[in-house]
Amino acid sequence: MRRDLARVLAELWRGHAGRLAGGAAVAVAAALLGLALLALAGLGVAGAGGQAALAGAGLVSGLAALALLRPLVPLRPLARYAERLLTHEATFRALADTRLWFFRRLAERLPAGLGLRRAGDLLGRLVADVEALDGLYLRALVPGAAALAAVLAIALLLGMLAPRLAAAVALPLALALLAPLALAPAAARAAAAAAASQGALRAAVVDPLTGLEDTLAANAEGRAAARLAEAGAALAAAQRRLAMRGALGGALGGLLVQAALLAALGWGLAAGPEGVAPALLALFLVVAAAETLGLMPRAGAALAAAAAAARRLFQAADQPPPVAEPAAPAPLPPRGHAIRIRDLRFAWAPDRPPVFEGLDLDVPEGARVAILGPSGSGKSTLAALLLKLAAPQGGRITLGGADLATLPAAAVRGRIACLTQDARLFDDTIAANLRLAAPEAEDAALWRALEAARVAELVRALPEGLETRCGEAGARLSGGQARRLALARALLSPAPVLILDEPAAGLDTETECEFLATLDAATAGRSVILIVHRLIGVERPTRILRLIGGRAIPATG
Ligand SMILES: Nc1ncnc2c1ncn2[C@@H]1O[C@H](COP(=O)(O)OP(=O)(O)OP(=O)(O)O)[C@@H](O)[C@H]1O
Repeated sequence: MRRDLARVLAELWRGHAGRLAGGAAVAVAAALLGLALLALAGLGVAGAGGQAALAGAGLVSGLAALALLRPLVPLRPLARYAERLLTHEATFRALADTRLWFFRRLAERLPAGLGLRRAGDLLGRLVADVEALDGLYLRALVPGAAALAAVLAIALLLGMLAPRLAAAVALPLALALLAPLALAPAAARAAAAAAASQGALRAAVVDPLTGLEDTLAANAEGRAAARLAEAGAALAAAQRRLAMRGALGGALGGLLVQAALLAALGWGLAAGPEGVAPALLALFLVVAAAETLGLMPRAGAALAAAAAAARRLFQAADQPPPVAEPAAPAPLPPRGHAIRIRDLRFAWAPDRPPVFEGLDLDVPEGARVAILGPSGSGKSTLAALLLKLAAPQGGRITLGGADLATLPAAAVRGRIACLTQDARLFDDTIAANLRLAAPEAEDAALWRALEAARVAELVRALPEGLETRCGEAGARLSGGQARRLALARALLSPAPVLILDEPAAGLDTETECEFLATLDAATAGRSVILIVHRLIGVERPTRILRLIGGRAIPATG
């Protein structure tokens, strides 16, 4: 638990150390100000009967205390205001950076499957787990620092008056400060179960809703609801356990503060008339500290929850990326995009059968190579390897003469564009979806790509044209329309190598025929790897290869 939390502070929030420390310092100042206010009030009340005892300890009393109290009164709310502002600002900035860090780590690790691909669970990690980290600072470190300062100040102040009174009061207060922290590790298991249940709950919601049509068509909503209820019950049970731990910490903390009050009272009674003033002061101080210490039980639960969240984040973020970036990346050759594959060996996992066993393949510059093969023969896997979404276990792939393994993935993807088999449209405008491939492209270039993909006419007929929103995963378009827009996006990319994985999937025969017949114009000057189940006779490939048994065999179509 401690290691994960230390890592959050040292690794993720290092850049915010100044702001975080500043916020905590203001919180400490606000707590001490609160203490000073009640101490002065206590001294004022005690002054009448205990001038001598207070003066002996060098403390002001009576009217002098009340006079000092007045200017401090408006300072206290100001300090609390500044504390809220600074600590929350520091937290929001730290969390925003943490979200970005996690998103980047996921983006590097997801392509070949993280074993955590349930969208709901990942969403939970990105949103809820990152959010739970705020408890580490806002609900544990900040109140912890303020409470520690308050307890130390009480011990010092009372120590000047009566050391035994100081010990009798400060000891239970110190225990009230430490008890929730000591209980935190025990709460960690409940917190981990709550965080995992939250992930399962999100997955149980997002999965059936993402495929709502299939869920409804199969009359499966009842089963989905039952799974949701199950996940909800598990979450409620875990949260109940966590709340019980928090309540236990709260009760214990309350008990210890009461013990400090009783100790002050008892000492005052035992000390006789001389003890009244110090005991009154001690009572006021304990009441002041109770406000700060009252936040500590939440601190224990917040620490446990933050530790559980941090563990889930690191668990996902620490997975090795499927393709490691080269330690010393080679520069991409200024020109040339011929692809050469030699003796390629690849399996998705050690326990999975190999997809390629000694694959040799050449895609010279400007060539159009058609790759055929039965379902599962590795056509899409080849595209993944060329895009560096997966790394071969043996053999070599070169691009323009440079070994792909030595090139940064971003450089490779700048030279090889791909229309994947399940290309996705995002919930944005048509223009924005197209510009994903070429952010600087002018509208005229978008229209050219739309023409080439045989979808320009359709977009022109839409009332909002290029500004029409596509809906999540292109939900506002038909399957064929979405496919053609994805195709236009691939064609818009300036990359000199184009991989088109089943480009005509979902198109009617006429449109398929039209598009494939115009491949020459649409892909002029580029190399094209055309992945298809079958050729329809209009593609005019320069070479046809069939993937069989992990190798590429020349074929005739
Ligand atoms: N991300 C992945 N993780 C694990 N195994 C995978 C992954 N992608 C593909 N596979 C496996 O690799 C093998 C080749 O799959 P691939 O998708 O490359 O075939 P394909 O020729 O494109 O098939 P299809 O024509 O049906 O699209 C299959 O056995 C498949 O189960």
